[in-house]
Amino acid sequence: MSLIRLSTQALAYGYHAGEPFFPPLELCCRAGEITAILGANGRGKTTLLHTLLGFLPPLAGTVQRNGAIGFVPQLFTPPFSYSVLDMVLMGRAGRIALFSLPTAHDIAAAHRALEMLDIAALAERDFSALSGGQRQLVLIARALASECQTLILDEPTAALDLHNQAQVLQLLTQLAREQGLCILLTTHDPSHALAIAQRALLLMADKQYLYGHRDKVVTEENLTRLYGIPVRQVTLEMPEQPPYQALIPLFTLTEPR
Ligand SMILES: Nc1ncnc2c1ncn2[C@@H]1O[C@H](COP(=O)(O)OP(=O)(O)OP(=O)(O)O)[C@@H](O)[C@H]1O
Repeated sequence: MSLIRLSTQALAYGYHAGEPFFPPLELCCRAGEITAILGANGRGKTTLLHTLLGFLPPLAGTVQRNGAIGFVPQLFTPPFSYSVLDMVLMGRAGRIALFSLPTAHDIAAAHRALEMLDIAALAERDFSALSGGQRQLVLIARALASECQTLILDEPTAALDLHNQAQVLQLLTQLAREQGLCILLTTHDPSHALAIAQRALLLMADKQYLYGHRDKVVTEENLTRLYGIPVRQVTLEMPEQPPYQALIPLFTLTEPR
């Protein structure tokens, strides 16, 4: 059994004491494993990530962290203007001594992270002048530059085009498989959870949650309950590739009058 990087014991979280979002939550995330967190808007996914990261105190219970954690937040615009390279170097902050400049090793790590995301050409650009998708890739590079053992990402593919979504999903799979990273991500795309995660957490209505192996949890029935619209699973056969499992929402639109 591989190393436990992040776990919770009877965790209650939320903003107001006495009103936890969910009943005591027991999570166990191991090295080399990807966990996907799904739930409707406002159900508490970001709040959970902030509690796991230690930004918010638990209302009850505990979070055990083992090793350095890198975090990719939802998109934000920094108050000052920074180059992309400087933004990525911020991921090294924990490794640079106070009042010291980044070393050649830090700068090389930042460039490596930019190359992993295929955005080396953006290094000298102003971060605030980038598109939303480009900024999202830079924030992922910043987390990777920290050389963390656990990576927590809040909707990492939300602003990305299809090519970059595939690239980021592929990269996360490689980081888990080849470097043993423990990865947790939130997503609104259940197909992404099926494609890359081993475990899934569904934050349901009525303060219930479902947690376990993705094949048991990310099902048509559970997603239909979760989102309140019918969701169907289809298997797509592709030449020389393993079959691809997609989860399709069935939107029924009423005719305009
Ligand atoms: N600082 C805060 N103080 C009090 N309540 C908050 C605060 N931040 C968020 N909330 C509330 O907590 C609930 C959960 O918010 P959260 O951002 O965790 O949801 P989410 O599942 O990540 O949503 P989304 O999918 O829309 O990103 C929401 O009702 C939100 O209004």
